[in-house]
Amino acid sequence: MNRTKLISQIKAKESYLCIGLDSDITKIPAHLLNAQDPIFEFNKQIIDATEKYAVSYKINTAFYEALGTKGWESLQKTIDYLPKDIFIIADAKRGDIGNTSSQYAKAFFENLNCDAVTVAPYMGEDSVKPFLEIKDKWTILLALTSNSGAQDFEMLELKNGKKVYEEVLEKSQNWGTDENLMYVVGATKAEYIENIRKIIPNHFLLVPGVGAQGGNLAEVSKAGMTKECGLLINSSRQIIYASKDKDFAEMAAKKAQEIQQEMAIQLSVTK
Ligand SMILES: O=c1ccn([C@@H]2O[C@H](COP(=O)(O)O)[C@@H](O)[C@H]2O)c(=O)[nH]1
Repeated sequence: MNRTKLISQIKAKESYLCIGLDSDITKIPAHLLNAQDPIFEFNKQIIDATEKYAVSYKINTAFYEALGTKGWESLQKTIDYLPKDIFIIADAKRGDIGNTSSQYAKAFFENLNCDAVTVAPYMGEDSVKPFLEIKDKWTILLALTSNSGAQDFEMLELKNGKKVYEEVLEKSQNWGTDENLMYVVGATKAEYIENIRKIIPNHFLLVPGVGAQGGNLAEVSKAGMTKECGLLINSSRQIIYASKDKDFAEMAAKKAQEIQQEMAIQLSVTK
């Protein structure tokens, strides 16, 4: 999906919600465990119940890779099941020497047909370029992550006075454009978003960490929203595990709707 289509979906649905399918076999409702593919069954019901409130789904591949070939099958089936007007993110956090990155790009863009994949920037330009070379697909670079370990490297100050994440943003924005490159910025780091917007005023940000990690939707939106929205805010556990019982899909929809309604207000303020 290209930038124009993504923006028009955001406008049409009054939502910049990205629902995370971090579907964990040990956390899904017990009655689904008898299904032929419990993870797919869970995802299918979550998608059916929530898709009108979301513009994007983020599939964290770790939860599928952990289950071996069966998990990869559930992942493929989930992607095939998602509606065509949904922006699909593979949260795989890849990146390697160029010829290996090319294989990752093929795996996620050509084979699985995702719109975007998350990539770690620390092996540099040649490790990121193979993802950017694929037309109409998006690379989402980790910039300032939501976890406490962001302090270990991302927040370190370089000799030129910049923080490592600022250098990542400044340098990497020339590797692609705001039509094929986004950045991950954690919702738990909302106080840095104003500064981030000075460096990258137009790029979309993928913001995880609202809900279970304590990030605040209004704070992130105020600091990061552009005229074209420029945000995809991810929430996983607080939506998909809103209930552990038979009403899990209904409760997930309720939570997603609540978030979408707050997003509609934030979008109307920025118009
Ligand atoms: O900085 C980052 C980068 C990625 N994530 C991922 O987003 C979701 C968040 O899940 P919640 O349940 O809403 O906390 C998960 O897949 C993480 O691996 C992140 O949290 N922070």
